[in-house]
Amino acid sequence: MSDRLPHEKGFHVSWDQIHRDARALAWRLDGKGPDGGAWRSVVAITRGGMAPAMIVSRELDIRVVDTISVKSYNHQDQSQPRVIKAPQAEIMGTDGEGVLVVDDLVDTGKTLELVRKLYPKAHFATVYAKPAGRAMVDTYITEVSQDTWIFFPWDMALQYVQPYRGAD
Ligand SMILES: O=P(O)(O)OC[C@H]1O[C@H](OP(=O)(O)OP(=O)(O)O)[C@H](O)[C@@H]1O
Ligand SMILES: Nc1nc2[nH]cnc2c(=O)[nH]1
Ligand SMILES: [Mg+2]
Repeated sequence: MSDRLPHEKGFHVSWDQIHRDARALAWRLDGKGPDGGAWRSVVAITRGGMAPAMIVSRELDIRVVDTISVKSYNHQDQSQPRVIKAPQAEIMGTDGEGVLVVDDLVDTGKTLELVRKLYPKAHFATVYAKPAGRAMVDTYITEVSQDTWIFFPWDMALQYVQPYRGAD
């Protein structure tokens, strides 16, 4: 079970919004690679990092893209994160230098902490950040409060809603 604050608020992100925010992230990272140059590759933390990583790699014209799979949440319940699929060793090098690691969000920071330990010189970027994990991320776009749960478009569907003054 989760030992974190309950999530009192919901922040619902549409496809349009995540596209705009991931583009903003790409623009912020442009030319910020090693020695003020280009990034060597993008690594998405699956699964949530895949859509943002695709948008970032498209904007920055980076063709070398890999994934690292870290599992820690089952719905809103958190457990110890563990790596269940590593990226290619030759992409990461010894310490991840020049690699842009992208995730959708940082919450407690435990996922990024684990990946940072493995690749200390990589650059860590997320679209959204909560205060508890902010120190683990190098670049992010939007901050939300710790008691907010972020709902992504890939976890949602359009549904009929009863009118406020419904006919009984
Ligand atoms: O900062 P933390 O508290 O570690 O949480 C952040 C991580 O949690 C979510 O992934 P999740 O483990 O739910 O897997 P998913 O990306 O496959 O949905 C999210 O996509 C981040 O990767
Ligand atoms: N979708 C989603 N996954 C998370 N994993 C950790 N925090 C969150 C969150 O706020 N939203
Ligand atoms: Mg994730």
